[in-house]
Amino acid sequence: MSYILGVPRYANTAPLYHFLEEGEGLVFRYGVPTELNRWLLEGEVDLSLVSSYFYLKNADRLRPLPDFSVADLGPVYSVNLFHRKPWSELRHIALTTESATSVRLLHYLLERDGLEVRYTHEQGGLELLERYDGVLLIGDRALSTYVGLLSIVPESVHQIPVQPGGVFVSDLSMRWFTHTRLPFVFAVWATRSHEPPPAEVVRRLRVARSLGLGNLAAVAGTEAQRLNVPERLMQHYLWNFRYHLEAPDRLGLEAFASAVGLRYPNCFWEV
Ligand SMILES: C=C(O[C@@H]1C=C(C(=O)O)C=C[C@H]1O)C(=O)O
Repeated sequence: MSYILGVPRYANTAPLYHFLEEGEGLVFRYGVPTELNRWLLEGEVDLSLVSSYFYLKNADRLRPLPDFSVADLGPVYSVNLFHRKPWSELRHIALTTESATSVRLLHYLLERDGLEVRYTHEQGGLELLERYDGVLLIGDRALSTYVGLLSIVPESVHQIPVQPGGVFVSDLSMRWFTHTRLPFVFAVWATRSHEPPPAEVVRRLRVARSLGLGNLAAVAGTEAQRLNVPERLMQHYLWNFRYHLEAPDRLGLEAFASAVGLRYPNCFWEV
């Protein structure tokens, strides 16, 4: 019987999967985070990336690997609210259907600022700004949309315009950082809590991650071509991530649990 790994189709997880091969008992099932979340609970996949918020909400049924995350400290560049009105004037926002974590993070950040906002789940891109004050996008689509607004790729991140193409880009992870000074964990890897991950599968995942991070230029080259974004920008995007769920990331995850009123279990597989 094969062991089924839930695999997202985002550039930000490519360093983890680029060098991972199917076979020898391992098969991949591809999906966006909201699909992977559901499949893991329903038993359609055995070990998967899950949105951190989904994990926290289902912590009695899921248990994460101790050292895998999609996290960052400060800007992430691909979890963006695009808006034309200033942040304080936002009233109606269109939400991506792909994400659990960033949707909850956005609610939290707006509530914290005392804003009452209506939300509608709707697929699309910047064209939604004709009908909404803001549109929340994540992953490849958020990154491509952001890059599409830049007329040049600046030499320094400090030269990125605040309002490229007349559109505000609010990076939710940066907002979280400004407020907490902590990393933000978007995703972890988990299994159902009564089904420990096979050590050999975890070993293969770790080897693949070492190869991916050790050969980041190659991974970035492939992803840059796939998404048609400049290679230099893709490299910066990828090396900015924190993939090991280290102590600061766990503090960030704990702070997020507390911010959204959930218990932080602090319980990981020993593998
Ligand atoms: C940072 C990102 O991380 C992703 C965001 C997720 C979420 O918001 O639920 C889930 C998985 C991550 O791969 C992104 O896609 O931009």
